Amino acid sequence: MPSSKSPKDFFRPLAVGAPTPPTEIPARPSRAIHFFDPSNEKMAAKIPQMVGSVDVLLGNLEDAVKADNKEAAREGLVTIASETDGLGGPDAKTQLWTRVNSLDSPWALDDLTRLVPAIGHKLDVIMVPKVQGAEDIHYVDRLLAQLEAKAGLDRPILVHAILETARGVANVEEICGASPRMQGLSLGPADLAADRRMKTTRVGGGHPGYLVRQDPVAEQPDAHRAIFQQDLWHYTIARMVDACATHGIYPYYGPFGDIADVVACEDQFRNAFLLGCVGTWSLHPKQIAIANKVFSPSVEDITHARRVVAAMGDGTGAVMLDGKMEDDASLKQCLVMVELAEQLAAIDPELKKQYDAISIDSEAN
Ligand SMILES: CC(=O)SCCNC(=O)CCNC(=O)[C@H](O)C(C)(C)COP(=O)(O)OP(=O)(O)OC[C@H]1O[C@@H](n2cnc3c(N)ncnc32)[C@H](O)[C@@H]1OP(=O)(O)O
Ligand SMILES: O=CC(=O)O
Ligand SMILES: [Mg+2]
Repeated sequence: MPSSKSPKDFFRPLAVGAPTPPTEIPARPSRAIHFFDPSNEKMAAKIPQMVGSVDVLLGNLEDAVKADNKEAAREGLVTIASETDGLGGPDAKTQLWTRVNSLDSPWALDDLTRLVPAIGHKLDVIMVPKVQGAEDIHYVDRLLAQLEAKAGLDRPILVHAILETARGVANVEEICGASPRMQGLSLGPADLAADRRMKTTRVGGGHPGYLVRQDPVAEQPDAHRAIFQQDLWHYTIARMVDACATHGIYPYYGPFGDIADVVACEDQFRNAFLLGCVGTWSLHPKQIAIANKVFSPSVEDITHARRVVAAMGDGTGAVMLDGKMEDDASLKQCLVMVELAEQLAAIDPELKKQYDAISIDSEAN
């Protein structure tokens, strides 16, 4: 929270007539944020049939949309949002998000002033790219409040920032705390790599040159030395997760550009899931299933988590389960998993069936 504002002011609308800012960000399932270009007719035609099978559909207006198509993308999104049932709004199974153009571009102002009055009642989250610091969020916050007031909206649109500049990473905590509207952060590995002058040419994922090599074996200088590829994004994702958890908002991995490499994509998504991210971007329809699988706890994990919960009784003390010590702290980890499973089961009947079929033996040993 910016120090110049009192806590009370922080939750006051920034424009007369604007909806009251949220005091809590709802934990709506958002395992896959599926990107589409609303100016691409083939992609746009697929959107209505994707509703219900993906947690978030995001109309992308920024990078990957040709400069000549920026207006068509914006108008295409208005049409899709207006004409597609079950997409966007507080009770929809599939949320509607957009990624607007960067704030210094010729399109960002028109993106916001066109979309909020036209489809603001359906838009759940606006993703803002290339956020550098709290000042970018303050600008969007005030403008959204003015536009919401003018449009008579009764629900504030949430804001999501992409972490894709070195300055943005340096300011990550203040970005997360810049507005009660902040919903979360995504990693933007492609722009971030360029901004940091990293020597990569990929959109997310690892690099075979970023490795640790086993020490040489004594007296055998020519013996094989194993190499272990390292995760280029570990540091940034970990910072992002801590900043989001501190502010009660949600961290996401971003794009994985090697669409054909579904194995490495799943690995990258899983690393992010294990570190605390709640979801990821999907750039191609085949990445949705990967994201849904990875960001839903496995039946094995939920079985174990429920056994720990049952064995821990009132939640205090220590017990032995399968030869391992469990106590208040491992119980809390298990409750994170169990709560997530409950949220996902509420919107995913197939997962619900799997989780409901778990039967547990509550005996500690
Ligand atoms: C660094 C960043 O900023 S990342 C975020 C910005 N980038 C994006 O949003 C990229 C979004 N995705 C895409 O543009 C495309 O998926 C591409 C360019 C990667 C690949 O597109 P294609 O070569 O057409 O892929 P492919 O031939 O496998 O597509 C199969 C079908 O799925 C459709 N399709 C592809 N991607 C999508 C999508 N994201 N959403 C919906 N439908 C899609 C295609 O139109 C095609 O339809 P058809 O069967 O009717 O012809
Ligand atoms: O916008 C995403 C990125 O990786 O850049
Ligand atoms: Mg980017």
